[in-house]
Amino acid sequence: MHIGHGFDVHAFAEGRRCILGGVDVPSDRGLMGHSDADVLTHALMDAILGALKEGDIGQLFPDDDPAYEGADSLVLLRRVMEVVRRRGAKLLDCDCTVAAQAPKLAPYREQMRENLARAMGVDVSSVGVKATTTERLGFVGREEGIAAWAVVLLNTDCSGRAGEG
Ligand SMILES: Nc1ccn([C@@H]2O[C@H](COP(=O)(O)O)[C@@H](O)[C@H]2O)c(=O)n1
Ligand SMILES: C[C@@]1(CO)OP(=O)(O)OP(=O)(O)OC[C@H]1O
Repeated sequence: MHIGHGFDVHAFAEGRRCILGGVDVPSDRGLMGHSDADVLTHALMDAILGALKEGDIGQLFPDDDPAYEGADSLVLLRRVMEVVRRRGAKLLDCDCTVAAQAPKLAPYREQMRENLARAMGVDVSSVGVKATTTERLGFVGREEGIAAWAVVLLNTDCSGRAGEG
Protein backbone atom coordinates (compact mmCIF):
# COMPACT_ATOMS: atom_id res chain seq x y z
CA MET A 1 0.00 0.00 0.00
CA HIS A 2 1.30 3.50 -0.80
CA ILE A 3 -0.04 6.99 -0.18
CA GLY A 4 0.53 9.99 -2.40
CA HIS A 5 0.05 13.70 -1.98
CA GLY A 6 -0.38 16.36 -4.66
CA PHE A 7 -0.60 20.15 -4.65
CA ASP A 8 -1.07 22.66 -7.46
CA VAL A 9 -1.88 26.33 -7.98
CA HIS A 10 -3.07 28.20 -11.07
CA ALA A 11 -3.51 31.95 -11.38
CA PHE A 12 -6.71 33.55 -12.60
CA ALA A 13 -6.63 35.19 -16.03
CA GLU A 14 -9.14 37.02 -18.17
CA GLY A 15 -10.38 35.24 -21.27
CA ARG A 16 -9.69 31.75 -19.97
CA ARG A 17 -12.10 29.02 -18.86
CA CYS A 18 -12.29 27.79 -15.29
CA ILE A 19 -12.04 24.01 -15.67
CA LEU A 20 -12.05 22.06 -12.40
CA GLY A 21 -12.35 18.29 -12.29
CA GLY A 22 -13.36 18.46 -15.94
CA VAL A 23 -16.29 20.81 -15.21
CA ASP A 24 -16.37 24.13 -17.06
CA VAL A 25 -17.36 26.19 -14.02
CA PRO A 26 -19.15 29.45 -14.86
CA SER A 27 -16.81 32.25 -13.79
CA ASP A 28 -15.95 35.79 -14.90
CA ARG A 29 -12.28 34.69 -15.03
CA GLY A 30 -10.57 31.42 -15.84
CA LEU A 31 -7.28 29.79 -14.97
CA MET A 32 -3.96 30.43 -16.68
CA GLY A 33 -1.93 27.46 -17.91
CA HIS A 34 -0.29 25.68 -20.81
CA SER A 35 -2.96 22.97 -20.57
CA ASP A 36 -6.62 23.55 -19.66
CA ALA A 37 -5.19 24.51 -16.20
CA ASP A 38 -7.47 22.09 -14.34
CA VAL A 39 -5.74 22.59 -11.00
CA LEU A 40 -7.85 19.95 -9.23
CA THR A 41 -7.01 17.23 -11.75
CA HIS A 42 -3.35 18.28 -11.69
CA ALA A 43 -3.13 17.88 -7.91
CA LEU A 44 -4.78 14.47 -8.19
CA MET A 45 -2.37 13.30 -10.93
CA ASP A 46 0.60 14.41 -8.83
CA ALA A 47 -0.78 12.51 -5.83
CA ILE A 48 -1.06 9.33 -7.91
CA LEU A 49 2.44 9.77 -9.34
CA GLY A 50 3.70 10.47 -5.81
CA ALA A 51 2.27 7.19 -4.55
CA LEU A 52 4.03 5.40 -7.41
CA LYS A 53 7.25 7.42 -6.89
CA GLU A 54 7.07 8.21 -10.61
CA GLY A 55 8.05 11.90 -10.38
CA ASP A 56 5.44 14.51 -11.23
CA ILE A 57 3.16 15.63 -14.04
CA GLY A 58 5.69 18.13 -15.36
CA GLN A 59 8.04 15.23 -16.06
CA LEU A 60 5.34 13.21 -17.80
CA PHE A 61 3.70 16.14 -19.64
CA PRO A 62 6.31 18.94 -20.03
CA ASP A 63 4.78 22.42 -20.00
CA ASP A 64 6.93 23.48 -22.98
CA ASP A 65 5.69 20.60 -25.15
CA PRO A 66 3.20 21.86 -27.77
CA ALA A 67 1.46 18.48 -27.49
CA TYR A 68 -0.01 19.64 -24.16
CA GLU A 69 -1.10 23.10 -25.19
CA GLY A 70 -4.75 23.35 -24.19
CA ALA A 71 -4.67 19.70 -23.15
CA ASP A 72 -7.76 18.21 -21.50
CA SER A 73 -6.44 17.22 -18.06
CA LEU A 74 -8.94 14.35 -17.79
CA VAL A 75 -7.22 12.81 -20.82
CA LEU A 76 -3.88 13.24 -19.02
CA LEU A 77 -5.40 11.63 -15.91
CA ARG A 78 -6.35 8.59 -18.02
CA ARG A 79 -2.72 8.39 -19.10
CA VAL A 80 -1.53 8.53 -15.49
CA MET A 81 -3.91 5.65 -14.75
CA GLU A 82 -2.23 3.66 -17.53
CA VAL A 83 1.00 4.01 -15.52
CA VAL A 84 -0.88 2.80 -12.42
CA ARG A 85 -2.09 -0.29 -14.29
CA ARG A 86 1.29 -0.91 -15.89
CA ARG A 87 2.78 -0.97 -12.40
CA GLY A 88 0.14 -3.54 -11.41
CA ALA A 89 -1.38 -1.12 -8.90
CA LYS A 90 -4.99 -0.19 -8.08
CA LEU A 91 -6.38 3.13 -6.86
CA LEU A 92 -8.35 2.42 -3.68
CA ASP A 93 -9.35 5.91 -2.62
CA CYS A 94 -8.63 9.58 -3.10
CA ASP A 95 -9.70 12.86 -1.57
CA CYS A 96 -9.22 16.38 -2.88
CA THR A 97 -9.63 19.91 -1.54
CA VAL A 98 -9.97 22.98 -3.76
CA ALA A 99 -9.29 26.37 -2.16
CA ALA A 100 -11.13 29.07 -4.09
CA GLN A 101 -12.59 32.31 -2.81
CA ALA A 102 -14.72 32.29 -5.95
CA PRO A 103 -16.49 30.88 -7.87
CA LYS A 104 -18.84 28.86 -5.68
CA LEU A 105 -18.05 25.21 -6.38
CA ALA A 106 -20.63 23.29 -4.35
CA PRO A 107 -23.11 23.01 -7.27
CA TYR A 108 -20.44 21.31 -9.41
CA ARG A 109 -18.83 19.04 -6.83
CA GLU A 110 -20.76 15.87 -7.74
CA GLN A 111 -20.07 16.33 -11.46
CA MET A 112 -16.36 16.75 -10.66
CA ARG A 113 -16.38 13.52 -8.63
CA GLU A 114 -18.11 11.68 -11.47
CA ASN A 115 -15.72 13.02 -14.12
CA LEU A 116 -12.65 12.12 -12.07
CA ALA A 117 -14.01 8.68 -11.18
CA ARG A 118 -14.81 7.91 -14.83
CA ALA A 119 -11.36 9.04 -15.99
CA MET A 120 -9.70 6.89 -13.33
CA GLY A 121 -11.96 3.88 -13.90
CA VAL A 122 -13.04 3.73 -10.24
CA ASP A 123 -16.36 4.01 -8.45
CA VAL A 124 -17.45 7.53 -7.56
CA SER A 125 -17.59 6.47 -3.90
CA SER A 126 -13.76 6.35 -3.99
CA VAL A 127 -13.43 9.99 -5.02
CA GLY A 128 -13.81 12.91 -2.60
CA VAL A 129 -13.94 16.54 -3.68
CA LYS A 130 -14.32 19.39 -1.22
CA ALA A 131 -14.17 23.15 -1.56
CA THR A 132 -13.16 25.87 0.84
CA THR A 133 -12.49 29.57 0.74
CA THR A 134 -9.53 30.94 2.68
CA GLU A 135 -11.71 33.53 4.43
CA ARG A 136 -10.27 36.21 2.11
CA LEU A 137 -6.72 35.52 3.33
CA GLY A 138 -3.69 35.02 1.08
CA PHE A 139 -3.54 34.72 -2.72
CA VAL A 140 -6.65 32.57 -2.81
CA GLY A 141 -8.52 35.03 -0.61
CA ARG A 142 -7.47 37.93 -2.84
CA GLU A 143 -8.90 35.93 -5.78
CA GLU A 144 -5.53 35.77 -7.53
CA GLY A 145 -5.83 32.06 -8.16
CA ILE A 146 -7.03 28.64 -7.06
CA ALA A 147 -5.11 25.98 -5.13
CA ALA A 148 -5.84 22.26 -4.87
CA TRP A 149 -4.57 19.38 -2.76
CA ALA A 150 -5.14 15.66 -3.20
CA VAL A 151 -4.27 12.49 -1.36
CA VAL A 152 -4.53 8.99 -2.79
CA LEU A 153 -4.20 5.47 -1.50
CA LEU A 154 -2.88 2.91 -3.97
CA ASN A 155 -2.78 -0.81 -3.51
CA THR A 156 0.58 -1.57 -5.03
CA ASP A 157 0.48 -5.25 -4.11
CA CYS A 158 -1.86 -6.32 -6.92
CA SER A 159 0.90 -8.00 -8.91
CA GLY A 160 4.51 -8.97 -8.51
CA ARG A 161 5.66 -5.92 -10.47
CA ALA A 162 4.69 -3.15 -8.05
CA GLY A 163 6.01 -4.26 -4.69
CA GLU A 164 9.29 -2.38 -4.78
CA GLY A 165 9.76 1.29 -3.88
N1 LIG B 1 -15.23 28.14 -3.77
C1 LIG B 1 -15.98 27.58 -2.80
C2 LIG B 1 -15.65 27.65 -1.46
C3 LIG B 1 -16.47 27.09 -0.53
N2 LIG B 1 -17.59 26.43 -0.92
C4 LIG B 1 -18.51 25.84 0.06
O1 LIG B 1 -18.76 26.74 1.12
C5 LIG B 1 -18.45 26.11 2.37
C6 LIG B 1 -17.91 27.10 3.35
O2 LIG B 1 -16.65 27.58 2.94
P1 LIG B 1 -15.68 28.24 4.00
O3 LIG B 1 -14.42 28.56 3.28
O4 LIG B 1 -16.39 29.44 4.50
O5 LIG B 1 -15.44 27.21 5.07
C7 LIG B 1 -17.49 24.99 2.05
O6 LIG B 1 -17.53 23.96 2.98
C8 LIG B 1 -18.02 24.54 0.68
O7 LIG B 1 -19.11 23.69 0.85
C9 LIG B 1 -17.89 26.36 -2.25
O8 LIG B 1 -18.91 25.77 -2.64
N3 LIG B 1 -17.09 26.93 -3.17
C1 LIG C 1 -0.20 19.25 -17.27
C2 LIG C 1 0.64 20.49 -17.60
C3 LIG C 1 1.03 20.41 -19.10
O1 LIG C 1 1.64 21.59 -19.54
O2 LIG C 1 -0.22 21.57 -17.38
P1 LIG C 1 0.02 23.16 -17.10
O3 LIG C 1 -1.21 23.88 -17.55
O4 LIG C 1 1.30 23.62 -17.63
O5 LIG C 1 -0.03 23.23 -15.49
P2 LIG C 1 1.06 23.08 -14.34
O6 LIG C 1 0.33 22.53 -13.17
O7 LIG C 1 1.77 24.38 -14.17
O8 LIG C 1 2.12 22.02 -14.83
C4 LIG C 1 1.72 20.72 -15.26
C5 LIG C 1 1.93 20.51 -16.74
O9 LIG C 1 2.60 19.28 -16.85
